[in-house]
Amino acid sequence: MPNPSITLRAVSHAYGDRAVLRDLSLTLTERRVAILGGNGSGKSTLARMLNGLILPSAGTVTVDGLDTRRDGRAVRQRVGFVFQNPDVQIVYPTVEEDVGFGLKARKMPKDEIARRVTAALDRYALARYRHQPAHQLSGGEKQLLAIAGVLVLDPAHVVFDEPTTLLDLRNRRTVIQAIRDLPQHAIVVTHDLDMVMDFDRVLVLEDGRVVIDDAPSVAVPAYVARLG
Ligand SMILES: Nc1ncnc2c1ncn2[C@@H]1O[C@H](COP(=O)(O)OP(=O)(O)OP(=O)(O)O)[C@@H](O)[C@H]1O
Repeated sequence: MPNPSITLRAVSHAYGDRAVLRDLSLTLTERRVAILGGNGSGKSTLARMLNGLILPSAGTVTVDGLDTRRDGRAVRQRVGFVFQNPDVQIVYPTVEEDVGFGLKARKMPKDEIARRVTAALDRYALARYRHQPAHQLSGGEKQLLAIAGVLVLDPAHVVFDEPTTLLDLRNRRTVIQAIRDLPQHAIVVTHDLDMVMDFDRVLVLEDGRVVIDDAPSVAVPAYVARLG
């Protein structure tokens, strides 16, 4: 299998007459890619395009050769998406059911589901909440649950939209470590500059354009300098 890659060709996007992404052409193959930028610069729109949640107004997005417009279902199986707000991701009453539902939908045998759910809950320190209502978890625990629910499906790519925003220091550290340890290709939208310092590539968006595309040691100081 070739290296995982997500390619944007001449991608633009507008909401009504508001242009939000402007003519982006990118090939994302590095293991850890960060997307930085000010509020409203287009980061979430770009992130949602990578798994076909949003289709571009113009241009194409392909994931390992699959077009998000033509092959949306296959793309969504390849690209996991962790939302900024875990409440939109947590849909089942108990922690166990929530992590297991995607596996169930794939008609995986029950014992295999139980094995994977146990491993995911252990990994994110959620095992003690297994039979508890998901809505009773704290904000940080919910974020970890949302991540567990995506990673248990073992996607080839994972897109994170501001994964540490709601977390306290300890959970932030857990999530950062979890992203570091992922075997998958990860693309992370964030305002957390410390987190991205060991990433392989940093893109900075400004008004829907990529204005910096470099290693973090170059890109982060350049971004800070741009902020004035
Ligand atoms: N569904 C929508 N309909 C209309 N406008 C939208 C929609 N979603 C986003 N926008 C607008 O598009 C612009 C880019 O939004 P986007 O969420 O991609 O930015 P962002 O860089 O992720 O911002 P933030 O850091 O604040 O989350 C913003 O001006 C936003 O108001």
